[in-house]
Amino acid sequence: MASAKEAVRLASRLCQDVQRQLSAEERVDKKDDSPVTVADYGAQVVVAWSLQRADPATRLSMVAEEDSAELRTPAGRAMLERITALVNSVVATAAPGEVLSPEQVLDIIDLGASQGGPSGRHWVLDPIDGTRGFVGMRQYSVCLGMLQDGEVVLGVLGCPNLPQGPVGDDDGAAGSAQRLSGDADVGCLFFSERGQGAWVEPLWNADAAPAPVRVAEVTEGAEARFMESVESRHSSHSINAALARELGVVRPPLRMDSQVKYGLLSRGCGTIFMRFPPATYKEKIWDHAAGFVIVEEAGGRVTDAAGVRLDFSKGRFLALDRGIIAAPPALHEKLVAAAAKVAPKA
Ligand SMILES: Nc1ncnc2c1ncn2[C@@H]1O[C@H](COP(=O)(O)O)[C@@H](OP(=O)(O)O)[C@H]1O
Ligand SMILES: [Mg+2]
Ligand SMILES: [Mg+2]
Ligand SMILES: [Mg+2]
Repeated sequence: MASAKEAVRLASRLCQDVQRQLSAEERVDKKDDSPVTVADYGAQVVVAWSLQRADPATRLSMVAEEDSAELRTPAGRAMLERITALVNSVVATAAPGEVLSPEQVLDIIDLGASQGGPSGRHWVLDPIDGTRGFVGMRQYSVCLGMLQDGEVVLGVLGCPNLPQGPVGDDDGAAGSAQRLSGDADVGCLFFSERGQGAWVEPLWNADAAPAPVRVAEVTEGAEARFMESVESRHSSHSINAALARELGVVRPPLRMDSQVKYGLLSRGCGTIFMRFPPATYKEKIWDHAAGFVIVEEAGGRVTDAAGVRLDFSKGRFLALDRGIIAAPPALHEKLVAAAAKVAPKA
């Protein structure tokens, strides 16, 4: 856990440095129409480098989002050099004198190519979850989980732009990070080890005492506030609205990018998180692993729309029915019943 938190903090620092000064040349659009930036690659390198350094005797097995293919082409060379410089600025703070070459950076990125699966130990990394939020100056998170024999046993969520205090309806309406990291009370690090509860501490102060987190004790829709993606192409806003109506939810949704939604759920700030992607979309394990263990350890339930607990043992993807519903147990049960009515299986 100490190594995981240190790795996420270093990567969050790199992301924070990049977010404000990101230029158009520092992002490319991937084949699936999603963006990737120098910070996505840089954060993946920093996490893998930091974890490998903490445990040099063990070969790292990591299931991570990014790969080096684009960066190995001539067109990718300038971006690779920029990433290498960014990574080295962080490496210098953690291991003075150590310098990585562009070729080492490529090889470290590809440490993330593991297939995961039902046996052994694998790290699971989303170096920046919510890249669209990151480029839009909104929320994003650095998400690191660990699988042991197919079960998520550890999760760390670095949320650089998330206020430590309450997040209001206004933040949701704008879908934005009203205040970006830099303020002393912005930036959260959520973490959990299976069986040990879930915790939060300030992201930028490693010496601050962690506080336990717990999902809200809400049982009625009328008191609930639900969270969803800013991007409706990632998750249907209309299905969520129909489910919320069915439960008697009256408050407007809190729209946030990335796994900060799992963090807010664990902290009892939002009460429900729902995600209904297009039917053809396959969810990836790095988009959920860290948030999953944190919410479960905070007393919540995270399942597919049929109420089946998420299964991370099947490789890089999650096999799930329709979508994801995360909530405190009483609300969760009502939502699964509502989903059978409002969003029945095709
Ligand atoms: N068509 C689609 N449907 C559902 N999810 C998608 C999607 N395209 C991309 N995503 C995923 O949605 C994640 C962001 O979720 P959110 O909308 O909650 O911020 C992305 O993570 P990355 O930003 O790491 O690529 C990506 O994995
Ligand atoms: Mg992505
Ligand atoms: Mg993601
Ligand atoms: Mg990502």
